[in-house]
Amino acid sequence: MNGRQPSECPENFSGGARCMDEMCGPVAGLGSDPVVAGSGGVVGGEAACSMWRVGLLLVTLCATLTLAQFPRQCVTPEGLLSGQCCPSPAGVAGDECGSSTGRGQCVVIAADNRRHGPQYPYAGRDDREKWPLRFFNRTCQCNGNFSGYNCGQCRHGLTGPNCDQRISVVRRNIMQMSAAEKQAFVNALDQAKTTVHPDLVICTRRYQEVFGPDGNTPQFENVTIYNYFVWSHYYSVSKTYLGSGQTSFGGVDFSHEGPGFVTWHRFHLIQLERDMQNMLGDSTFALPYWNFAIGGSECDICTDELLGARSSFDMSSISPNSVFSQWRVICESVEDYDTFGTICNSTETSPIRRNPAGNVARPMVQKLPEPQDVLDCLELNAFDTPPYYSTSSESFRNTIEGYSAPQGMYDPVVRSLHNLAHLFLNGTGGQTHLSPNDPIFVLLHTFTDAIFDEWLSRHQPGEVVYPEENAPIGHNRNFNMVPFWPPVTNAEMFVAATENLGYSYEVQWPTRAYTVSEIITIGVVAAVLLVAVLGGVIACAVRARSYRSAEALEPLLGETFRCYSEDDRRLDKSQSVV
Ligand SMILES: O=C(O)c1cc2cc(O)c(O)cc2[nH]1
Repeated sequence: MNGRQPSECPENFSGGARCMDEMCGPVAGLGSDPVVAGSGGVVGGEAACSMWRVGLLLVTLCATLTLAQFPRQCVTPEGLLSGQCCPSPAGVAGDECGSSTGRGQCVVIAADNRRHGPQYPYAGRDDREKWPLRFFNRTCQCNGNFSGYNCGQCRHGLTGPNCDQRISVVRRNIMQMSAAEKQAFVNALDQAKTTVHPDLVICTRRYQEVFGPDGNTPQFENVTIYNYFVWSHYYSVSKTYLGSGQTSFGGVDFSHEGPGFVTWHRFHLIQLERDMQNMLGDSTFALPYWNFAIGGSECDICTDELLGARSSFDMSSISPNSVFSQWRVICESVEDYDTFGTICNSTETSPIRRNPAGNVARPMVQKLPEPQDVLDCLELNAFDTPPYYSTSSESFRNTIEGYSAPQGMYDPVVRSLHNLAHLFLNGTGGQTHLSPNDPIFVLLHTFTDAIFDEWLSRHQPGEVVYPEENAPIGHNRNFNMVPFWPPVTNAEMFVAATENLGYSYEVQWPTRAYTVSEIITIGVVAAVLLVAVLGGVIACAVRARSYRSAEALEPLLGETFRCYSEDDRRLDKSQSVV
Protein backbone atom coordinates (compact mmCIF):
# COMPACT_ATOMS: atom_id res chain seq x y z
CA MET A 1 0.00 0.00 0.00
CA ASN A 2 2.94 2.35 -0.54
CA GLY A 3 3.19 2.75 3.20
CA ARG A 4 -0.06 4.71 3.08
CA GLN A 5 -2.87 3.86 5.45
CA PRO A 6 -6.33 2.88 4.26
CA SER A 7 -8.85 5.57 5.09
CA GLU A 8 -11.86 5.17 7.33
CA CYS A 9 -15.14 3.92 5.92
CA PRO A 10 -17.54 6.63 4.79
CA GLU A 11 -20.24 7.54 7.29
CA ASN A 12 -23.07 6.05 5.26
CA PHE A 13 -21.47 2.63 5.24
CA SER A 14 -20.03 2.45 8.70
CA GLY A 15 -22.46 4.49 10.76
CA GLY A 16 -19.40 6.17 12.17
CA ALA A 17 -17.62 2.91 12.95
CA ARG A 18 -14.24 2.07 11.51
CA CYS A 19 -13.74 -0.15 8.50
CA MET A 20 -14.40 -3.85 8.50
CA ASP A 21 -10.77 -4.88 8.45
CA GLU A 22 -10.10 -2.80 11.53
CA MET A 23 -13.19 -3.97 13.41
CA CYS A 24 -13.42 -7.56 12.30
CA GLY A 25 -9.92 -8.39 11.14
CA PRO A 26 -9.06 -9.59 7.63
CA VAL A 27 -11.60 -11.85 6.02
CA ALA A 28 -9.03 -14.58 5.59
CA GLY A 29 -8.83 -14.54 9.37
CA LEU A 30 -12.45 -15.55 9.74
CA GLY A 31 -11.23 -19.10 10.28
CA SER A 32 -10.43 -18.26 13.87
CA ASP A 33 -13.71 -16.49 14.39
CA PRO A 34 -16.31 -18.36 16.51
CA VAL A 35 -18.74 -18.52 13.64
CA VAL A 36 -16.28 -20.51 11.65
CA ALA A 37 -15.14 -22.69 14.55
CA GLY A 38 -18.78 -23.39 15.35
CA SER A 39 -19.57 -24.52 11.88
CA GLY A 40 -16.47 -26.33 10.77
CA GLY A 41 -14.93 -27.54 14.04
CA VAL A 42 -16.22 -30.18 16.49
CA VAL A 43 -17.76 -27.93 19.15
CA GLY A 44 -20.46 -29.34 21.40
CA GLY A 45 -23.99 -28.28 22.63
CA GLU A 46 -24.33 -25.08 24.68
CA ALA A 47 -20.82 -23.88 23.96
CA ALA A 48 -21.26 -24.29 20.26
CA CYS A 49 -24.61 -22.57 20.43
CA SER A 50 -23.38 -19.53 22.34
CA MET A 51 -20.31 -19.33 20.15
CA TRP A 52 -22.61 -19.48 17.18
CA ARG A 53 -24.66 -16.63 18.61
CA VAL A 54 -21.56 -14.53 19.25
CA GLY A 55 -20.45 -15.34 15.76
CA LEU A 56 -23.80 -14.38 14.35
CA LEU A 57 -23.69 -11.11 16.26
CA LEU A 58 -20.22 -10.36 14.92
CA VAL A 59 -21.22 -11.27 11.42
CA THR A 60 -24.36 -9.16 11.70
CA LEU A 61 -22.36 -6.21 13.00
CA CYS A 62 -19.93 -6.62 10.17
CA ALA A 63 -22.74 -7.15 7.72
CA THR A 64 -23.90 -3.61 8.18
CA LEU A 65 -20.44 -2.42 7.33
CA THR A 66 -19.31 -4.48 4.40
CA LEU A 67 -20.15 -6.78 1.57
CA ALA A 68 -17.92 -8.62 -0.82
CA GLN A 69 -17.43 -9.46 -4.40
CA PHE A 70 -19.80 -11.60 -2.50
CA PRO A 71 -21.10 -9.88 0.63
CA ARG A 72 -18.71 -10.48 3.48
CA GLN A 73 -21.27 -12.21 5.65
CA CYS A 74 -21.84 -14.67 2.82
CA VAL A 75 -18.22 -15.80 2.46
CA THR A 76 -18.12 -17.78 5.69
CA PRO A 77 -17.81 -21.56 5.30
CA GLU A 78 -21.54 -21.90 6.11
CA GLY A 79 -22.48 -19.13 3.73
CA LEU A 80 -20.47 -20.68 0.92
CA LEU A 81 -21.76 -24.19 1.66
CA SER A 82 -25.38 -23.05 1.82
CA GLY A 83 -25.13 -21.34 -1.54
CA GLN A 84 -27.39 -18.61 -0.18
CA CYS A 85 -26.41 -14.97 0.04
CA CYS A 86 -29.40 -12.94 1.20
CA PRO A 87 -28.30 -10.57 3.97
CA SER A 88 -30.57 -8.18 5.83
CA PRO A 89 -29.94 -4.45 5.19
CA ALA A 90 -30.64 -3.79 8.87
CA GLY A 91 -28.56 -6.73 10.04
CA VAL A 92 -31.65 -8.26 11.62
CA ALA A 93 -32.20 -12.01 11.79
CA GLY A 94 -35.19 -13.14 9.71
CA ASP A 95 -35.04 -10.03 7.57
CA GLU A 96 -33.38 -11.49 4.49
CA CYS A 97 -33.07 -8.80 1.79
CA GLY A 98 -35.15 -6.43 3.95
CA SER A 99 -38.21 -8.62 3.49
CA SER A 100 -39.75 -7.36 6.74
CA THR A 101 -39.97 -3.85 5.28
CA GLY A 102 -40.94 -4.96 1.78
CA ARG A 103 -37.59 -4.15 0.23
CA GLY A 104 -36.97 -7.58 -1.30
CA GLN A 105 -36.83 -11.32 -0.95
CA CYS A 106 -34.38 -14.16 -1.31
CA VAL A 107 -34.77 -15.99 -4.63
CA VAL A 108 -33.06 -18.60 -6.74
CA ILE A 109 -30.53 -17.08 -9.16
CA ALA A 110 -31.35 -17.36 -12.83
CA ALA A 111 -28.20 -18.07 -14.82
CA ASP A 112 -28.07 -18.03 -18.59
CA ASN A 113 -28.69 -21.49 -20.03
CA ARG A 114 -28.46 -20.63 -23.70
CA ARG A 115 -25.72 -21.94 -25.95
CA HIS A 116 -22.58 -19.91 -26.16
CA GLY A 117 -20.21 -19.63 -29.10
CA PRO A 118 -17.57 -22.24 -30.00
CA GLN A 119 -14.61 -20.26 -28.65
CA TYR A 120 -14.83 -21.97 -25.23
CA PRO A 121 -14.94 -25.73 -25.76
CA TYR A 122 -15.11 -26.87 -22.11
CA ALA A 123 -17.83 -27.36 -19.52
CA GLY A 124 -17.35 -27.34 -15.78
CA ARG A 125 -13.70 -26.28 -15.94
CA ASP A 126 -14.06 -22.60 -15.06
CA ASP A 127 -15.62 -21.02 -11.94
CA ARG A 128 -17.07 -18.27 -14.12
CA GLU A 129 -19.35 -20.54 -16.17
CA LYS A 130 -23.01 -19.79 -15.39
CA TRP A 131 -21.85 -17.05 -13.06
CA PRO A 132 -22.26 -16.98 -10.06
CA LEU A 133 -23.63 -20.49 -9.55
CA ARG A 134 -20.29 -22.04 -8.65
CA PHE A 135 -20.37 -19.88 -5.51
CA PHE A 136 -24.02 -19.04 -4.78
CA ASN A 137 -27.44 -20.02 -6.10
CA ARG A 138 -29.69 -17.71 -4.06
CA THR A 139 -29.58 -13.92 -3.93
CA CYS A 140 -31.75 -10.92 -3.08
CA GLN A 141 -34.38 -9.84 -5.56
CA CYS A 142 -35.31 -6.25 -4.73
CA ASN A 143 -38.73 -4.68 -5.09
CA GLY A 144 -39.53 -1.37 -6.78
CA ASN A 145 -36.61 1.02 -6.77
CA PHE A 146 -34.59 -0.82 -4.13
CA SER A 147 -31.35 -2.41 -5.19
CA GLY A 148 -28.06 -3.85 -4.00
CA TYR A 149 -26.89 -7.11 -2.45
CA ASN A 150 -29.28 -6.71 0.49
CA CYS A 151 -31.81 -4.32 -1.11
CA GLY A 152 -30.38 -1.61 1.11
CA GLN A 153 -29.56 0.70 -1.80
CA CYS A 154 -31.49 2.47 -4.55
CA ARG A 155 -31.47 1.66 -8.25
CA HIS A 156 -29.13 3.77 -10.36
CA GLY A 157 -30.49 7.26 -10.81
CA LEU A 158 -32.66 7.22 -7.68
CA THR A 159 -32.04 8.34 -4.13
CA GLY A 160 -33.78 9.12 -0.83
CA PRO A 161 -35.05 6.83 1.95
CA ASN A 162 -37.74 5.44 -0.35
CA CYS A 163 -35.56 5.59 -3.47
CA ASP A 164 -38.18 7.75 -5.17
CA GLN A 165 -36.14 10.89 -5.89
CA ARG A 166 -34.51 11.11 -9.31
CA ILE A 167 -30.83 11.97 -9.38
CA SER A 168 -28.53 12.25 -12.36
CA VAL A 169 -24.90 13.13 -12.79
CA VAL A 170 -23.17 14.59 -15.83
CA ARG A 171 -19.93 13.12 -17.12
CA ARG A 172 -17.82 15.85 -18.70
CA ASN A 173 -14.72 16.21 -20.83
CA ILE A 174 -11.82 16.36 -18.39
CA MET A 175 -10.05 18.90 -20.59
CA GLN A 176 -12.93 21.31 -20.11
CA MET A 177 -12.95 21.14 -16.32
CA SER A 178 -11.58 23.95 -14.18
CA ALA A 179 -8.21 23.56 -12.47
CA ALA A 180 -10.01 23.00 -9.17
CA GLU A 181 -12.27 20.32 -10.67
CA LYS A 182 -9.27 18.54 -12.21
CA GLN A 183 -7.46 18.58 -8.89
CA ALA A 184 -10.52 17.29 -7.06
CA PHE A 185 -10.81 14.39 -9.50
CA VAL A 186 -7.13 13.45 -9.16
CA ASN A 187 -7.47 13.60 -5.37
CA ALA A 188 -10.58 11.45 -5.47
CA LEU A 189 -8.83 8.80 -7.55
CA ASP A 190 -5.90 8.82 -5.17
CA GLN A 191 -8.24 8.47 -2.22
CA ALA A 192 -9.94 5.51 -3.93
CA LYS A 193 -6.54 3.89 -4.43
CA THR A 194 -5.93 3.84 -0.68
CA THR A 195 -9.42 3.50 0.80
CA VAL A 196 -10.38 -0.03 1.77
CA HIS A 197 -13.55 -0.96 -0.02
CA PRO A 198 -16.35 -0.72 2.52
CA ASP A 199 -18.37 -3.39 0.75
CA LEU A 200 -16.17 -5.69 -1.23
CA VAL A 201 -13.53 -8.31 -0.62
CA ILE A 202 -11.88 -10.28 -3.38
CA CYS A 203 -11.68 -14.01 -3.83
CA THR A 204 -8.03 -15.06 -4.10
CA ARG A 205 -8.39 -18.74 -5.01
CA ARG A 206 -10.31 -20.85 -7.48
CA TYR A 207 -13.43 -22.38 -5.96
CA GLN A 208 -11.65 -25.72 -5.58
CA GLU A 209 -9.30 -24.07 -3.09
CA VAL A 210 -11.58 -21.37 -1.74
CA PHE A 211 -11.98 -23.00 1.67
CA GLY A 212 -8.25 -22.68 2.25
CA PRO A 213 -5.55 -25.20 3.19
CA ASP A 214 -7.45 -26.29 6.32
CA GLY A 215 -10.78 -26.45 4.54
CA ASN A 216 -12.18 -23.84 6.86
CA THR A 217 -10.56 -20.54 5.96
CA PRO A 218 -12.33 -18.80 3.11
CA GLN A 219 -9.79 -17.28 0.76
CA PHE A 220 -11.04 -13.71 0.49
CA GLU A 221 -9.11 -10.51 1.02
CA ASN A 222 -9.72 -6.84 1.60
CA VAL A 223 -9.00 -4.57 -1.30
CA THR A 224 -9.11 -0.84 -1.89
CA ILE A 225 -11.89 0.72 -3.96
CA TYR A 226 -9.62 1.36 -6.94
CA ASN A 227 -7.86 -1.99 -6.70
CA TYR A 228 -11.22 -3.74 -6.71
CA PHE A 229 -11.86 -1.96 -10.02
CA VAL A 230 -8.55 -3.38 -11.30
CA TRP A 231 -9.11 -6.84 -9.87
CA SER A 232 -12.59 -7.29 -11.34
CA HIS A 233 -11.24 -6.53 -14.82
CA TYR A 234 -8.39 -8.98 -14.31
CA TYR A 235 -10.79 -11.69 -13.07
CA SER A 236 -12.99 -11.25 -16.13
CA VAL A 237 -10.12 -11.62 -18.62
CA SER A 238 -8.01 -14.28 -16.93
CA LYS A 239 -7.38 -17.64 -18.59
CA THR A 240 -9.06 -20.90 -17.66
CA TYR A 241 -6.81 -23.04 -15.51
CA LEU A 242 -6.92 -26.60 -16.79
CA GLY A 243 -4.73 -28.27 -14.21
CA SER A 244 -1.15 -28.67 -13.15
CA GLY A 245 1.28 -28.99 -16.04
CA GLN A 246 -1.36 -28.00 -18.58
CA THR A 247 -1.34 -24.76 -20.50
CA SER A 248 -4.10 -22.47 -19.31
CA PHE A 249 -6.76 -21.80 -21.91
CA GLY A 250 -6.70 -18.26 -23.25
CA GLY A 251 -9.64 -18.35 -25.63
CA VAL A 252 -11.95 -16.97 -23.03
CA ASP A 253 -12.68 -13.37 -22.09
CA PHE A 254 -15.80 -12.42 -20.17
CA SER A 255 -15.51 -8.70 -20.90
CA HIS A 256 -13.92 -8.32 -24.35
CA GLU A 257 -14.29 -9.62 -27.89
CA GLY A 258 -18.04 -9.96 -27.73
CA PRO A 259 -21.25 -7.94 -27.38
CA GLY A 260 -20.77 -7.79 -23.62
CA PHE A 261 -17.75 -5.54 -24.13
CA VAL A 262 -19.89 -2.39 -23.95
CA THR A 263 -22.30 -3.59 -21.25
CA TRP A 264 -19.59 -5.07 -19.02
CA HIS A 265 -17.43 -1.94 -19.06
CA ARG A 266 -20.51 0.21 -18.52
CA PHE A 267 -21.33 -1.58 -15.28
CA HIS A 268 -17.66 -1.59 -14.26
CA LEU A 269 -17.64 2.23 -14.45
CA ILE A 270 -21.01 2.67 -12.75
CA GLN A 271 -19.77 0.61 -9.83
CA LEU A 272 -16.58 2.70 -9.50
CA GLU A 273 -18.54 5.94 -9.78
CA ARG A 274 -20.94 4.81 -7.06
CA ASP A 275 -18.12 3.64 -4.81
CA MET A 276 -16.40 7.00 -5.23
CA GLN A 277 -19.65 8.91 -4.60
CA ASN A 278 -20.06 6.99 -1.35
CA MET A 279 -16.41 7.43 -0.42
CA LEU A 280 -16.64 11.19 -0.99
CA GLY A 281 -20.13 11.50 0.50
CA ASP A 282 -20.98 13.36 -2.70
CA SER A 283 -23.82 11.94 -4.77
CA THR A 284 -23.09 14.45 -7.55
CA PHE A 285 -19.60 13.12 -8.21
CA ALA A 286 -19.27 12.04 -11.84
CA LEU A 287 -16.41 10.35 -13.66
CA PRO A 288 -15.09 12.56 -16.45
CA TYR A 289 -14.05 11.30 -19.88
CA TRP A 290 -11.04 11.60 -22.17
CA ASN A 291 -11.87 12.35 -25.76
CA PHE A 292 -9.14 10.15 -27.18
CA ALA A 293 -10.32 10.70 -30.77
CA ILE A 294 -8.13 13.72 -31.36
CA GLY A 295 -5.63 12.18 -33.78
CA GLY A 296 -1.91 12.84 -33.55
CA SER A 297 0.66 11.44 -31.21
CA GLU A 298 0.18 13.66 -28.17
CA CYS A 299 -1.48 12.42 -25.00
CA ASP A 300 -3.22 15.65 -23.98
CA ILE A 301 -4.26 14.35 -20.56
CA CYS A 302 -0.72 13.22 -19.72
CA THR A 303 0.15 16.30 -17.72
CA ASP A 304 0.94 16.61 -14.05
CA GLU A 305 -2.29 18.53 -13.58
CA LEU A 306 -4.18 15.49 -14.85
CA LEU A 307 -3.08 11.87 -15.26
CA GLY A 308 0.67 12.49 -15.03
CA ALA A 309 3.27 13.79 -17.45
CA ARG A 310 6.10 11.68 -18.84
CA SER A 311 9.07 11.46 -16.50
CA SER A 312 12.13 13.26 -17.78
CA PHE A 313 14.27 10.45 -16.33
CA ASP A 314 12.55 7.50 -17.93
CA MET A 315 10.43 7.59 -21.09
CA SER A 316 8.10 4.89 -19.76
CA SER A 317 7.53 6.31 -16.28
CA ILE A 318 5.23 8.94 -14.86
CA SER A 319 6.68 12.22 -13.68
CA PRO A 320 7.49 12.33 -9.95
CA ASN A 321 5.37 15.50 -9.80
CA SER A 322 2.27 13.42 -10.34
CA VAL A 323 0.65 11.47 -7.54
CA PHE A 324 0.22 8.60 -9.99
CA SER A 325 3.97 8.02 -9.97
CA GLN A 326 3.38 6.71 -6.44
CA TRP A 327 0.73 4.20 -7.48
CA ARG A 328 1.66 0.54 -7.55
CA VAL A 329 -0.05 -2.03 -9.72
CA ILE A 330 -1.81 -5.27 -8.75
CA CYS A 331 -2.34 -8.43 -10.83
CA GLU A 332 1.09 -8.26 -12.42
CA SER A 333 2.15 -11.90 -11.97
CA VAL A 334 0.04 -13.25 -14.78
CA GLU A 335 2.48 -16.07 -15.65
CA ASP A 336 2.24 -17.35 -12.08
CA TYR A 337 -1.56 -17.24 -12.08
CA ASP A 338 -1.70 -19.13 -15.35
CA THR A 339 0.96 -21.66 -14.42
CA PHE A 340 -0.09 -22.40 -10.86
CA GLY A 341 -3.81 -21.71 -11.08
CA THR A 342 -3.59 -18.93 -8.52
CA ILE A 343 -5.56 -15.69 -8.68
CA CYS A 344 -4.46 -12.10 -8.42
CA ASN A 345 -4.72 -10.68 -4.92
CA SER A 346 -4.43 -7.18 -3.49
CA THR A 347 -0.63 -7.14 -3.28
CA GLU A 348 0.78 -4.04 -4.95
CA THR A 349 4.06 -4.38 -6.86
CA SER A 350 5.58 -2.15 -9.59
CA PRO A 351 4.88 1.44 -10.67
CA ILE A 352 2.64 2.18 -13.65
CA ARG A 353 4.43 2.07 -17.00
CA ARG A 354 3.30 4.39 -19.78
CA ASN A 355 5.02 5.59 -22.95
CA PRO A 356 2.34 7.22 -25.12
CA ALA A 357 2.98 6.89 -28.87
CA GLY A 358 6.24 5.17 -28.05
CA ASN A 359 5.74 1.73 -29.56
CA VAL A 360 8.42 1.96 -32.24
CA ALA A 361 7.81 -1.63 -33.32
CA ARG A 362 4.19 -0.87 -34.15
CA PRO A 363 3.81 2.46 -35.96
CA MET A 364 0.07 1.87 -36.37
CA VAL A 365 -0.48 2.44 -32.64
CA GLN A 366 1.59 5.61 -32.46
CA LYS A 367 -1.38 7.80 -33.35
CA LEU A 368 -4.69 8.27 -31.60
CA PRO A 369 -7.99 7.68 -33.40
CA GLU A 370 -9.37 10.53 -35.54
CA PRO A 371 -12.63 12.40 -34.81
CA GLN A 372 -14.03 11.02 -38.07
CA ASP A 373 -13.54 7.46 -36.75
CA VAL A 374 -16.11 8.13 -34.04
CA LEU A 375 -18.62 9.50 -36.53
CA ASP A 376 -18.06 6.56 -38.86
CA CYS A 377 -18.65 3.95 -36.18
CA LEU A 378 -21.78 5.74 -34.97
CA GLU A 379 -23.27 5.25 -38.42
CA LEU A 380 -23.13 1.46 -38.25
CA ASN A 381 -26.66 0.15 -37.93
CA ALA A 382 -26.05 -3.34 -36.57
CA PHE A 383 -25.18 -3.56 -32.89
CA ASP A 384 -23.29 -6.80 -33.43
CA THR A 385 -23.03 -9.43 -36.14
CA PRO A 386 -22.26 -13.18 -36.12
CA PRO A 387 -20.04 -14.64 -34.83
CA TYR A 388 -20.38 -11.87 -32.21
CA TYR A 389 -16.65 -12.02 -31.73
CA SER A 390 -13.51 -10.01 -32.44
CA THR A 391 -13.84 -11.12 -36.07
CA SER A 392 -17.29 -9.58 -36.63
CA SER A 393 -17.72 -7.21 -39.58
CA GLU A 394 -20.18 -4.33 -39.89
CA SER A 395 -20.69 -4.56 -36.14
CA PHE A 396 -20.92 -1.36 -34.10
CA ARG A 397 -19.62 -3.25 -31.06
CA ASN A 398 -16.57 -4.72 -32.78
CA THR A 399 -15.83 -1.34 -34.31
CA ILE A 400 -16.00 0.71 -31.13
CA GLU A 401 -14.04 -2.04 -29.39
CA GLY A 402 -11.46 -1.57 -32.12
CA TYR A 403 -11.00 -4.87 -33.94
CA SER A 404 -12.59 -3.48 -37.12
CA ALA A 405 -11.79 -0.44 -39.22
CA PRO A 406 -13.88 2.57 -38.09
CA GLN A 407 -16.21 2.04 -41.05
CA GLY A 408 -16.96 -1.48 -39.82
CA MET A 409 -14.87 -3.83 -41.95
CA TYR A 410 -13.05 -6.47 -39.90
CA ASP A 411 -9.35 -6.60 -40.59
CA PRO A 412 -7.02 -8.67 -38.40
CA VAL A 413 -4.23 -6.12 -38.56
CA VAL A 414 -6.42 -3.14 -37.69
CA ARG A 415 -6.59 -1.61 -34.24
CA SER A 416 -8.95 1.32 -33.95
CA LEU A 417 -10.92 3.40 -31.45
CA HIS A 418 -10.91 1.80 -27.95
CA ASN A 419 -8.19 -0.79 -28.68
CA LEU A 420 -6.02 1.81 -30.37
CA ALA A 421 -6.32 4.16 -27.39
CA HIS A 422 -5.18 1.32 -25.09
CA LEU A 423 -2.27 0.34 -27.31
CA PHE A 424 -1.26 3.98 -27.82
CA LEU A 425 -0.53 4.14 -24.07
CA ASN A 426 2.11 1.46 -24.62
CA GLY A 427 2.58 0.11 -21.13
CA THR A 428 0.38 -0.93 -18.22
CA GLY A 429 -2.71 0.50 -19.91
CA GLY A 430 -2.17 -1.65 -23.00
CA GLN A 431 -2.27 -5.09 -21.34
CA THR A 432 -5.71 -6.50 -20.62
CA HIS A 433 -4.90 -8.19 -17.31
CA LEU A 434 -3.31 -4.98 -16.00
CA SER A 435 -4.80 -2.03 -17.87
CA PRO A 436 -7.09 -0.50 -15.19
CA ASN A 437 -4.00 -0.01 -12.99
CA ASP A 438 -3.35 3.04 -15.15
CA PRO A 439 -6.14 5.48 -14.20
CA ILE A 440 -6.31 6.64 -17.82
CA PHE A 441 -8.36 3.45 -18.21
CA VAL A 442 -11.28 5.12 -16.42
CA LEU A 443 -11.33 8.11 -18.77
CA LEU A 444 -10.73 6.04 -21.88
CA HIS A 445 -13.69 3.86 -20.98
CA THR A 446 -16.06 6.68 -20.05
CA PHE A 447 -15.51 8.05 -23.56
CA THR A 448 -16.06 4.59 -25.06
CA ASP A 449 -19.27 4.40 -23.03
CA ALA A 450 -20.30 7.87 -24.25
CA ILE A 451 -19.99 6.63 -27.84
CA PHE A 452 -22.04 3.53 -26.96
CA ASP A 453 -24.70 5.74 -25.35
CA GLU A 454 -24.78 8.02 -28.38
CA TRP A 455 -25.20 4.97 -30.62
CA LEU A 456 -28.12 3.79 -28.45
CA SER A 457 -29.70 7.20 -28.65
CA ARG A 458 -29.29 7.50 -32.45
CA HIS A 459 -30.38 3.96 -33.33
CA GLN A 460 -32.96 3.30 -30.56
CA PRO A 461 -32.40 -0.45 -30.93
CA GLY A 462 -34.28 -2.27 -28.14
CA GLU A 463 -32.76 -5.29 -26.43
CA VAL A 464 -33.78 -7.66 -29.26
CA VAL A 465 -30.72 -6.62 -31.23
CA TYR A 466 -28.48 -7.92 -28.45
CA PRO A 467 -27.76 -11.63 -29.19
CA GLU A 468 -29.54 -13.98 -26.85
CA GLU A 469 -27.29 -16.92 -27.68
CA ASN A 470 -24.19 -18.04 -29.60
CA ALA A 471 -22.12 -15.13 -28.35
CA PRO A 472 -18.80 -16.07 -26.68
CA ILE A 473 -19.19 -17.34 -23.13
CA GLY A 474 -20.16 -14.47 -20.81
CA HIS A 475 -21.58 -12.37 -23.63
CA ASN A 476 -25.12 -13.70 -24.17
CA ARG A 477 -27.88 -11.20 -23.42
CA ASN A 478 -28.92 -12.81 -20.13
CA PHE A 479 -25.54 -13.91 -18.88
CA ASN A 480 -24.69 -12.51 -15.43
CA MET A 481 -21.57 -10.42 -15.95
CA VAL A 482 -18.45 -11.82 -14.27
CA PRO A 483 -17.57 -11.19 -11.45
CA PHE A 484 -20.21 -8.72 -10.38
CA TRP A 485 -22.46 -9.22 -7.38
CA PRO A 486 -25.39 -9.10 -7.01
CA PRO A 487 -25.97 -10.70 -10.42
CA VAL A 488 -26.47 -8.23 -13.25
CA THR A 489 -27.03 -9.24 -16.88
CA ASN A 490 -25.67 -7.70 -20.06
CA ALA A 491 -29.26 -6.79 -20.99
CA GLU A 492 -29.61 -4.59 -17.91
CA MET A 493 -26.84 -2.33 -19.20
CA PHE A 494 -28.16 -2.24 -22.77
CA VAL A 495 -30.33 0.81 -22.07
CA ALA A 496 -30.03 4.58 -22.51
CA ALA A 497 -28.00 5.95 -19.60
CA THR A 498 -29.88 9.21 -19.07
CA GLU A 499 -33.30 7.61 -18.71
CA ASN A 500 -32.25 4.44 -16.91
CA LEU A 501 -28.90 4.69 -15.21
CA GLY A 502 -28.71 8.13 -13.64
CA TYR A 503 -25.94 9.68 -15.70
CA SER A 504 -25.46 11.42 -19.00
CA TYR A 505 -22.62 12.78 -21.09
CA GLU A 506 -21.90 16.36 -22.08
CA VAL A 507 -20.22 15.81 -25.44
CA GLN A 508 -19.76 17.94 -28.53
CA TRP A 509 -19.70 15.28 -31.24
CA PRO A 510 -17.49 16.30 -34.15
CA THR A 511 -19.28 17.41 -37.27
CA ARG A 512 -18.98 15.12 -40.20
CA ALA A 513 -16.44 15.82 -42.94
CA TYR A 514 -17.78 15.21 -46.46
CA THR A 515 -16.85 12.12 -48.43
CA VAL A 516 -15.26 12.45 -51.88
CA SER A 517 -18.49 11.45 -53.62
CA GLU A 518 -20.43 13.95 -51.51
CA ILE A 519 -17.90 16.63 -52.39
CA ILE A 520 -18.29 15.76 -56.10
CA THR A 521 -22.10 15.80 -55.82
CA ILE A 522 -22.05 19.10 -53.99
CA GLY A 523 -19.62 20.49 -56.60
CA VAL A 524 -21.84 19.38 -59.48
CA VAL A 525 -24.99 20.78 -57.85
CA ALA A 526 -23.18 24.00 -57.05
CA ALA A 527 -21.90 24.26 -60.63
CA VAL A 528 -25.39 23.65 -62.05
CA LEU A 529 -26.82 26.26 -59.70
CA LEU A 530 -24.07 28.68 -60.65
CA VAL A 531 -24.69 28.14 -64.35
CA ALA A 532 -28.42 28.58 -63.79
CA VAL A 533 -27.92 31.75 -61.78
CA LEU A 534 -25.38 33.13 -64.23
CA GLY A 535 -27.68 32.25 -67.12
CA GLY A 536 -30.52 34.04 -65.38
CA VAL A 537 -28.38 37.06 -64.66
CA ILE A 538 -27.14 37.22 -68.23
CA ALA A 539 -30.66 36.80 -69.60
CA CYS A 540 -31.92 39.60 -67.36
CA ALA A 541 -29.02 41.79 -68.32
CA VAL A 542 -29.67 41.20 -72.00
CA ARG A 543 -33.37 41.92 -71.57
CA ALA A 544 -32.66 44.96 -69.48
CA ARG A 545 -30.27 46.14 -72.09
CA SER A 546 -32.78 45.61 -74.84
CA TYR A 547 -35.38 47.48 -72.80
CA ARG A 548 -32.94 50.26 -72.26
CA SER A 549 -32.23 50.42 -76.00
CA ALA A 550 -35.94 50.44 -76.65
CA GLU A 551 -36.38 53.21 -74.12
CA ALA A 552 -33.53 55.11 -75.70
CA LEU A 553 -35.47 55.08 -78.97
CA GLU A 554 -38.76 55.90 -77.33
CA PRO A 555 -38.31 59.71 -76.98
CA LEU A 556 -37.90 60.01 -80.74
CA LEU A 557 -40.92 57.94 -81.36
CA GLY A 558 -42.74 59.79 -78.60
CA GLU A 559 -41.84 63.05 -80.01
CA THR A 560 -43.04 61.94 -83.36
CA PHE A 561 -46.27 60.71 -81.87
CA ARG A 562 -46.61 63.79 -79.80
CA CYS A 563 -46.00 65.78 -82.86
CA TYR A 564 -48.68 63.97 -84.56
CA SER A 565 -51.05 64.23 -81.71
CA GLU A 566 -50.22 67.82 -81.07
CA ASP A 567 -50.69 68.49 -84.70
CA ASP A 568 -53.89 66.63 -84.37
CA ARG A 569 -54.92 68.59 -81.33
CA ARG A 570 -53.87 71.74 -82.94
CA LEU A 571 -55.73 70.60 -85.88
CA ASP A 572 -58.68 69.71 -83.74
CA LYS A 573 -58.51 73.00 -81.93
CA SER A 574 -58.29 74.82 -85.13
CA GLN A 575 -61.09 72.77 -86.35
CA SER A 576 -63.15 73.44 -83.30
CA VAL A 577 -62.17 76.97 -83.37
CA VAL A 578 -63.13 76.97 -86.84
O1 LIG B 1 -4.28 -5.59 -28.44
C1 LIG B 1 -5.36 -5.04 -28.28
O2 LIG B 1 -6.13 -4.78 -29.20
C2 LIG B 1 -5.78 -4.66 -26.93
C3 LIG B 1 -5.04 -4.38 -25.83
C4 LIG B 1 -5.93 -4.09 -24.80
C5 LIG B 1 -5.80 -3.77 -23.46
C6 LIG B 1 -6.95 -3.59 -22.73
O3 LIG B 1 -6.94 -3.32 -21.46
C7 LIG B 1 -8.16 -3.71 -23.27
O4 LIG B 1 -9.23 -3.53 -22.50
C8 LIG B 1 -8.29 -4.04 -24.60
C9 LIG B 1 -7.15 -4.21 -25.33
N1 LIG B 1 -7.03 -4.55 -26.62
